[in-house]
This record gives sequence, C-alpha cells and structure tokens, in this order.
Amino acid sequence: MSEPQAVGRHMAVLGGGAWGTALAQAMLRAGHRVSLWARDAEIAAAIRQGENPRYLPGIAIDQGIEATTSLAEALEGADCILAVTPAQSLRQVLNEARQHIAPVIPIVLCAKGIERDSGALLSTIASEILPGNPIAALSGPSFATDVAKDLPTAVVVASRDEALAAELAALFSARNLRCYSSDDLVGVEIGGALKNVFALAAGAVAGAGLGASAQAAMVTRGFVELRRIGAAFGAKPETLMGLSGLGDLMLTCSSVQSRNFAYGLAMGQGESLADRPLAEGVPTAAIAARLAAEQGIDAPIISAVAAILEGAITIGEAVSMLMTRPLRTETD
Ligand SMILES: NC(=O)C1=CN([C@@H]2O[C@H](COP(=O)(O)OP(=O)(O)OC[C@H]3O[C@@H](n4cnc5c(N)ncnc54)[C@H](OP(=O)(O)O)[C@@H]3O)[C@@H](O)[C@H]2O)C=CC1
Ligand SMILES: O=C(CO)COP(=O)(O)O
Repeated sequence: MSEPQAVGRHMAVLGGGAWGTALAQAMLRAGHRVSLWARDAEIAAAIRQGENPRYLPGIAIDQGIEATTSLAEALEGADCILAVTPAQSLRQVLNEARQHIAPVIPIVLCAKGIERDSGALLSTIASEILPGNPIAALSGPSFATDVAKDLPTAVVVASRDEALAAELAALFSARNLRCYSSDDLVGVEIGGALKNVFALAAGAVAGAGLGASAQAAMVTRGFVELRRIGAAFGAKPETLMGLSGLGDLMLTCSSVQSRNFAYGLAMGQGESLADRPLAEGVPTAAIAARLAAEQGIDAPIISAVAAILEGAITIGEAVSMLMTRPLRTETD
C-alpha cells in the first residue's frame, strides 16, 4: 500500500450485513476488486446474485462482489481489510481471521461501538490481535441504504499514520463517496461509538412525546458529554465537531432510519424491544456509563440511558433527574 492511487486494489470486507454490503458496493464503484465474507451461506449466495434481502432488501447490489463464507478465500491476497461486523463481535471475528492476514495489511474498522466487557476501543482490540497491522477507522454520517444507492455521502478515515489515512481516503473515494482523512483515530472512534447512545436518548424523547425542543436539548447536551469523554480519551475537539461526531449526531439523532433512534423511539412509546435490528448504542451505553463513572466524568445523559436500558429507572424519572440537576453555566 505505497502509492496514493485510487484504482485496482483488492478490498476484503468482513461482514455481510447492511454496512458490509454497502461498503463492498462502494469499493467496487471506487474501482477495486472486492471479496466479502459473510458467516451465513444464504446471505453470501444472495449477494453473489445481486441482493442482500435480509439487510438491504430491494437494493440492487453489483454481482461483481465475491461473497463467500470462507474467511481464507475472502482474505487471500487482500491489500486492505474492512472489518464491518458489529462492535461486540470484532474480537471473535479478528481472532478467527488473523491466521489469514499478513502483518502489513491495513485493517479498517467500520463498526461503531466500545467493547461491553472490557471498555476497549475497537482499535485497541485490533492492535492486540494484529499487532503488526496498521489500524484505521472509517466513520461519519452514512446510512448503508444511502451508500448502497450511491447517494452523495461524506465520511472520514482516520489512522495515527496520517499518510495511510490519506491513502485510504483516496482509495475509498468515488464520485458519490467523499472520504476525508484524519490522524485522530481515537477521536473518530469515540464520536462514532457515542453518537449511538445519544440517538437512543433522542429517539426516547421523541417516542415519549416530549417535544422537538427537548430533543434538541438532549442532542446538544449529549454533545457536551461527548466532548468531555472525548477529552479524557485524548480526542481532538475539532474531530468531535466533524463528520464522525457532530455530523453523525445530526444524522442519527433526527431520523427514524437510524436503528438506534428507532430503538429509542420504541422505548419511549413503551413498545417491545425484543427482536429489533442491531442498535450498537445499547451495549455501548452500559460501558460508556461505567467508564465515565470510573473516571469521574459528568455524563448524566449516558448514565440515564444506561439506567433506562437496565430497567433501573423509567424515562419519566430520567427526565426529572436531568431537569433538576444543579444549575450551572452552559460551558462547565
Ligand atoms: N447500517 C448502517 O447504516 C451503518 C452501520 N455502521 C456500523 O457497522 C457495524 C455493522 O452494522 P450493520 O452491517 O449495519 O449491521 P447488520 O445488523 O446489518 O449486519 C450485521 C452483520 O454482522 C454479522 N455478524 C453479527 N455477529 C457476528 C459474528 N459474531 N461473527 C460474524 N458475523 C457476525 C451478521 O451476520 P448474520 O446475518 O449471520 O447474523 C450480519 O451479516 C455496526 O457497528 C454499525 O454501527 C456504520 C455506518 C453505517
Ligand atoms: O451509523 C449510522 C449512520 O452513520 C447508522 O446508524 P444506526 O446504526 O443507528 O442505523
């Protein structure tokens, strides 16, 4: 991966869900050979035939994606690996894949979350399992359906190696996918992980009928918590103002297309939460609340979301708790 040239590499995508399929499609459009690993044979076969009916129903997928259930086959000869299974499965998937991955190949983390049990960022997990591989993260406001349909989208690719981030951004960009680069790996990861928790909160506010003003307050004060936690992790404030922080908050805290917002909406409406699509904010809320408490970071919205999800408090109690906290200056 030495020349900054956006053509003709072999991209291996791990994950046959909505985002893995959409990114595979985007990589094909950017001019690359694309293999995709899905653990489910039916999904792999369907993708080869031009659709992912479980995760992107009704959207035509290019039949050039080489979908397989064999990790060895998907990873053979890959120049770059995009890890696109849910955050809580990353450790397991990389452990299974590691024997097929050469040390110099960049690993691009595309999931958004923090590991529930350990509190590890996904880049920490990847570096533990693949210590010789350069690590990057791709994040930003990007619904899989929009990307799969080739609607204009902007994302950010971050790596501690600035030159690698720029090279990956050039490789991933296409007519309707604009990739910015960043050297703030942790900032990009934290923004992507925590916005899902605030999307749950915004959805719950909407579902409980608390009004558009409450929703805007929730997102704005959520952003303050993101800044506080980001600072503790060493994130740059300007990264959190960018696509992976503010940008993704704007998207997912305002649209029922977001599975996290929709999950919060269902919570607010008192609907059943069983058998819902993936909502990464659920495990991340619990661990983010724990990390904030351990580090003495004031994060009342994250704590409230975690407590609601645990069944420890109701949405009404959470609102009352948030509204009666001691008054303070806005920038404290
Ligand atoms: N969808 C979107 O718009 C976007 C999603 N993301 C992020 O991408 C990540 C993946 O999301 P998305 O693709 O949408 O999720 P989906 O629910 O659509 O798909 C999840 C995929 O991961 C597979 N999977 C789940 N657990 C495992 C496991 N233990 N081992 C192997 N495969 C597994 C599922 O396989 P199976 O079908 O067999 O269960 C499925 O193919 C999330 O972190 C999400 O936040 C980021 C940006 C946009
Ligand atoms: O991260 C996303 C868009 O940027 C997708 O959000 P959801 O997982 O909430 O659908």
